[in-house]
Amino acid sequence: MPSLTSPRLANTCWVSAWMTGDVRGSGVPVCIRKIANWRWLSCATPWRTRMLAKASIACCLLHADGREIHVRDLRSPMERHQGHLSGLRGIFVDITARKASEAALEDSEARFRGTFEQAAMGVCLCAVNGRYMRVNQRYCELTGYSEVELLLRDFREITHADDLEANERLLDALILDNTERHSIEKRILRRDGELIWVNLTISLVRSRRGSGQFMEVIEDITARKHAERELRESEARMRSILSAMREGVIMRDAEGVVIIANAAARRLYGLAPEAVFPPLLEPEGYSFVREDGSECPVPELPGARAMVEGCSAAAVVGIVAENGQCSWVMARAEPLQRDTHTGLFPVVLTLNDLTAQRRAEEELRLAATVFDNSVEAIMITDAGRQILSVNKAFTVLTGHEPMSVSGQTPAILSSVRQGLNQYDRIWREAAMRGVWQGEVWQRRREGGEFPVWLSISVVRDRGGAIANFVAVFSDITERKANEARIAFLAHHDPLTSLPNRTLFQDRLEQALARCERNGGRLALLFLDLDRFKTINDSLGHLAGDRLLQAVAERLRHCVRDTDTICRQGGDEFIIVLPDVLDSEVSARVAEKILRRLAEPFEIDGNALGTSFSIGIAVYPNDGRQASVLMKNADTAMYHAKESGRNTYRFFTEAMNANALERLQVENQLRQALERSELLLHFQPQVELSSGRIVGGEALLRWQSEVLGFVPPGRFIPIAEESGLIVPIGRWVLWEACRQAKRWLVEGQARVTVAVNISALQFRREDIVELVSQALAETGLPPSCLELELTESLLMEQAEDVLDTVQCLKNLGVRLSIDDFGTGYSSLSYLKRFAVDRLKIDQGFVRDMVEDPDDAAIVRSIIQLGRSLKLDVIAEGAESRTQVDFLISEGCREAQGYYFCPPVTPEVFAQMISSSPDPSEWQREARRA
Ligand SMILES: Nc1nc2c(ncn2[C@@H]2O[C@@H]3COP(=O)(O)O[C@H]4[C@@H](O)[C@H](n5cnc6c(=O)[nH]c(N)nc65)O[C@@H]4COP(=O)(O)O[C@H]3[C@H]2O)c(=O)[nH]1
Repeated sequence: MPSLTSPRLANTCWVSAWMTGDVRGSGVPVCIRKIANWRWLSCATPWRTRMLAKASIACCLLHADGREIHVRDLRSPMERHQGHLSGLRGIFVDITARKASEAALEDSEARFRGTFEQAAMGVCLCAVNGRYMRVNQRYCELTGYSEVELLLRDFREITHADDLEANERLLDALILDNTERHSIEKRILRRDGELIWVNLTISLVRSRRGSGQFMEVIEDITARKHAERELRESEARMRSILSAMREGVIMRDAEGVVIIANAAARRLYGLAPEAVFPPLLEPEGYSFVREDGSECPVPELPGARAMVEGCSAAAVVGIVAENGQCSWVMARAEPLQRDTHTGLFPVVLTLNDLTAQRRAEEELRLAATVFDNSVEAIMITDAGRQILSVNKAFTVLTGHEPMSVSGQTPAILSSVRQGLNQYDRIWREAAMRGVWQGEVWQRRREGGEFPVWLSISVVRDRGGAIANFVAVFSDITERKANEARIAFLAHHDPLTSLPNRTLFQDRLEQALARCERNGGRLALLFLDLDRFKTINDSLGHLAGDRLLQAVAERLRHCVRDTDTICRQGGDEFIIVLPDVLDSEVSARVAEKILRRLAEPFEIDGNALGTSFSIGIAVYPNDGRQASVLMKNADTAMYHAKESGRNTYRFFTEAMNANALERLQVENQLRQALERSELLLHFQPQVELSSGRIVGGEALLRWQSEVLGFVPPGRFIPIAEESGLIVPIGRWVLWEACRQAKRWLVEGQARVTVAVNISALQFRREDIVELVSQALAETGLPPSCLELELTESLLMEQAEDVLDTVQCLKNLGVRLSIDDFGTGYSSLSYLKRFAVDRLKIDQGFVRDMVEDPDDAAIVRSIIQLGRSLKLDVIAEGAESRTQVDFLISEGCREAQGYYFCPPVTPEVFAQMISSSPDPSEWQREARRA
């Protein structure tokens, strides 16, 4: 038994083999001897206790191989007898591995504690509910709280309210995503109230039992945050400065790419403030121009030069956008630090907007050009009206050279007509009102005055005081003359210079108003020149115009100055006689006019005799209004015409009835063709030597359903006036051709049918086409048709009349001149027309036996026909005496009541079948 004081083991029965270190785990018994070498290295339990009590002692053994082995000695005393210990029984349990891991844990714990405590960053462990469980020193320093204070709080209490939500989200993400760690930047409210920014990294820590904690590591980033904020603020400041700058600023990197372009630069490039600035050196859609307007290649631009050459560059450049808008800038480029990689220089480019300046320069240049080249005279004075400068037109208009007027006042231009005072008043008025415009008379240097249109404008300085006067004027002599002429023409007839309708109407209204007020009387005379058309047509329009002028002149001498004469148009004149006491006065004036105008007019060497028809209407008896009086005077004039011309008629109510009747005739005539109310009669034309019927004149008859038989003298003039003569004349031509053809077919003797062609029909219709169609469709030989044209129509002297007549002649028809002797035939024209026959007007035939003048005319016409080798026929032969006269004068043909009046086609047919025995058909005719 070993001594109890000595911790030596005398023998030990149970030593597990693995404890010996010889054969580990083999279960082979080991040598006892070796165990004797075991010694206690450490034992926490006092020896005696260990010896006497049943104990479990952890102790360390030194292994034979030198290793230390930790064992748990589970021993119990062995009692041999009556309470005497016989020994100790022990079991060693090897706990070396456990001890090692405990030591490692302790080390790790110590290391963690060391790290935890000495970490440069604030570290804490929090329970999942956010309560602090452990905090390190740095954490306390950063938060300003002691460890104890923190352990009583949770992290939310020191987190800035605005960051709490983000912090919570971070935690949720950590737990839900099972990710290792997350970071945010947040603000911590320190104990002393100061806010600090920290970068928080948070990670989940799970214990073996599964309960969770999280560890927060915070790093103070306040300084960085402040720096960042300052940077941001500084950038914002720079941006505001850039955008507030009126100059465009562009920064390009060493490759020419734009990295900064302020709003002004965008504007100069014609871009919206928010638009993307073209990044490249050669932006698409832009071109650049030099000051002289020539194109500037990009490499020559200051920015490009500074970028390549590394030196400052500047130039005036026009930036032309795609839409043609051009911004003129002074571009200055400054190179920055050379880029070692590209070898080029980043550049800061400032663009000074010169557009307005250039425009102002342009405008100044333009103004100077306008000033110099203006056709209007310009004079600029100072506030005291001393002339500073004048332009070329001023010199041309006034004769004053710039040098001679400089320092003078505009008074040098004041005219005698205007007077200095008035001139001075104009300038004072301009000064007062800021502007003056009007007509003034000015004096030329060498004398002589002329009217100008003067505009004076005042130019004020910034303080509102008058700085200059600008006077612009132009010579309006011509304009005034034109205006006067226009004003005259607006109210007068250009041909006769008599008042025109407008002025006349005005004067008539005034005169009527006066009569209305004073109870006076007024006469309105409507004058129409008889046969003016004939004169016009035969002698030409120029002669007609001269006649009208001469008539106007005579009329002026027939009335008083207070009377108004007006040319109504054509050959119509109206005269207002205000204040006529009775009808006699107007009758006397009318007679005087007729007398004076009856005297021949000397026009182009011709003595022209003419006459007037005058209608008179009197206020208030014949109407109180101008329009009524005019209408009634016109009606009266028609009656004067119908009464044989060269006379005057007062208006009567009966005339109105007549006018109404005319209207009725016209209305009925419009329907006459449709209703087949028209028919033709034929009047025989007789060969005087044999009594044989050689032709017949087709004469229109109208048997109206409503009006009964209407004589041609009544309806033909109305048909002419209304234009109805055109369709009616067409019908006559066809009907005459049809009838003549029928006679031929019936085997009657061949006669010529004469058809009257009205002047209107001749002008309006294609008469050649119409006649050839009528001949072609009826089958009448052209030689059987004679067209009677009036003398006045043929004497129009128009080439186209000649052409038409020639074409008709070419068709093979015969042509005769009706009413020959009433117009103004020209012999040379007669020859050119190559007509076949002249018809002596019945007006001459009627009185030729008694009136030597008419006899002379008839004789002349017969002789003329003989000389021109034209047939001559006398119309309106009513008596044997007349026929004998005609025969004695050598007239070969005649027509008239003496032989036969116009008869129906049937009677005419019988007559020609019995011709040449005149007595036979004369009887026939009488019977008919
Ligand atoms: N006092 C008198 N008169 C005689 C005598 N012999 C014939 N007359 C008339 O004299 C007129 C001759 O025709 P006009 O001079 O061409 O005058 C014609 C002609 O200008 C026109 N006229 C008649 N028919 C037509 C026609 O179909 N077309 C055109 N455009 N005018 C026509 O109407 C006018 C009048 O025709 P009418 O009344 O048929 O009158 C006819 C005829 O009846 C006579 O011995 N003494």
